[in-house]
Amino acid sequence: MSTQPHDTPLLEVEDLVVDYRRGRTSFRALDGVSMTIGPGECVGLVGESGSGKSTLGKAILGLTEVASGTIRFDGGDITRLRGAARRRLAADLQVVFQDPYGSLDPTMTVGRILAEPLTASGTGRAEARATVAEMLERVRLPADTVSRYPGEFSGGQRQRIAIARALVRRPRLIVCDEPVSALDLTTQAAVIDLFIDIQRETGVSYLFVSHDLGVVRRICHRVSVMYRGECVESGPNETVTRDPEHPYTRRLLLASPVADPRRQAERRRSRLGLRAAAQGPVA
Ligand SMILES: Nc1ncnc2c1ncn2[C@@H]1O[C@H](COP(=O)(O)OP(=O)(O)OP(=O)(O)O)[C@@H](O)[C@H]1O
Repeated sequence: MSTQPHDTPLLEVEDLVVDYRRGRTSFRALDGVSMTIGPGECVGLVGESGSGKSTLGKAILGLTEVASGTIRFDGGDITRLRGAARRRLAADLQVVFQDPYGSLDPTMTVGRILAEPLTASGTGRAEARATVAEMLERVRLPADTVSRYPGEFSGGQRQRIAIARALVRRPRLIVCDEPVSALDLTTQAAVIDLFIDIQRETGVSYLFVSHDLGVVRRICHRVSVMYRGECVESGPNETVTRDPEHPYTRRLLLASPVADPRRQAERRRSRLGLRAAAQGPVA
């Protein structure tokens, strides 16, 4: 984890509410969520499945409707930005999804996949080619990757391609929605290192969505914990991932895998303590 830069927020989410329609009723997926991300900062969003992490990411990207609350990017209100204005924002705001298989068109060469966001926004072919080469180098893939197809690459390599695609327009914020969950542990570690290096080299900010507190501990400066549509705890990485206040965060921490046997033993003792406390005093 690198040291945390800080400044005025690049992204500010205030009291955000998102409702989904379910038949005749409506379901509140986000219930008054607030958070900020500074320039060059990585903020982790953790929580169990269904807690609302992806919904927050989608709301920021304009992919889901917001019932109330505000999302500001660089001081401007983007909560309900649509059409051309939203497309212009794509230069600054990008996304990397979980699935490196589904998110790349298998019929296009990697070169075309990476060049498309540039040419579609008016960049000339020569400049697009140079930027694509630069980004492939940035994600540590060989130059001849441009002429190959996504199907020729492993999951980790495909995720590197997806990251390069997110980078070509030199965004200021990337929403990373479970970007390493589909990868095996060794590949996860390499891709997390890559995210850290890219942030150091470019100063880009990340909203890093993950259900895994261990992953978030490695890369994020600050962490917000979601539970049933609410943000129940947020603070510096060290505090939230090692000494959390909220009981739900403590449960999440005990459920995340650890490699260090000493910490594993500590966890076991802590779990037994929690269980004993839950069972009440022994008569
Ligand atoms: N399009 C939708 N229509 C109706 N309900 C939805 C929709 N998308 C998500 N939900 C519901 O909203 C809640 C939050 O979902 P969300 O995907 O944001 O959670 P999550 O924390 O990202 O979970 P996961 O880690 O499984 O992706 C869940 O109860 C989910 O079932």
